[in-house]
Amino acid sequence: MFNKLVTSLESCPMVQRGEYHYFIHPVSDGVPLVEPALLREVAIEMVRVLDLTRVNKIVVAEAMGIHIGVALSLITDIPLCIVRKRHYDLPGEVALHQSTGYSKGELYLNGIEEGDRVVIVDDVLSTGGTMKALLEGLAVAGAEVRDVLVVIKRGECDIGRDYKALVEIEVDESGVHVKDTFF
Ligand SMILES: O=P(O)(O)OC[C@H]1O[C@H](OP(=O)(O)OP(=O)(O)O)[C@H](O)[C@@H]1O
Ligand code: HPA
Repeated sequence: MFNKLVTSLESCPMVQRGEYHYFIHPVSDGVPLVEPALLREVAIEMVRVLDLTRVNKIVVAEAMGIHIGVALSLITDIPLCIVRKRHYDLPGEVALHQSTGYSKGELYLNGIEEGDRVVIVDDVLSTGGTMKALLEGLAVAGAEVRDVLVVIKRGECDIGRDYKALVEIEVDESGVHVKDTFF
């Protein structure tokens, strides 16, 4: 059940980032506080919903994929690949351009080998810019993406493949509205 996720989303604060109504929530921002019971609820549902058959790596993007990725990795014992905003210039590093509704930047993928079977998890899908960048990078690295799951789907978005979400929301000037839950 998504009692904690739904109720905390419906009461979370919002700020303007230019034209973008940005909601602030522990899963998507780490503030004001990530309660263990909320993180546990999210992690258990991620395990239930994801197809993890023969998956050997979980891929997340810095920063707000990390806490959910760690929770999932600890439960499943599947290693975590964190796509960083910092470059390391290691052999095989793949640089990606990320664009969101309020920012642009670079991401750097390391630790993926040809033939890896991965799942991608992220906190939010909004414009899809981040997810499309991750999918492109994983294709370049030669990984097979077995499943994609976001905790919070914000509006409609085509990322060129199927994906799963735990909750779907809409955001306007009055706040966050939970439209649907998928469980
Ligand atoms: O679908 P999109 O429009 O791409 O938005 C979703 C992305 O935006 C946020 O990342 P952000 O780059 O803000 O960084 P953060 O995780 O460090 O907060 C969030 O963590 C997602 O990765
Ligand atoms: O409105 C938002 N809040 C938090 N994280 C996000 N990532 C994309 N949009 C948002």
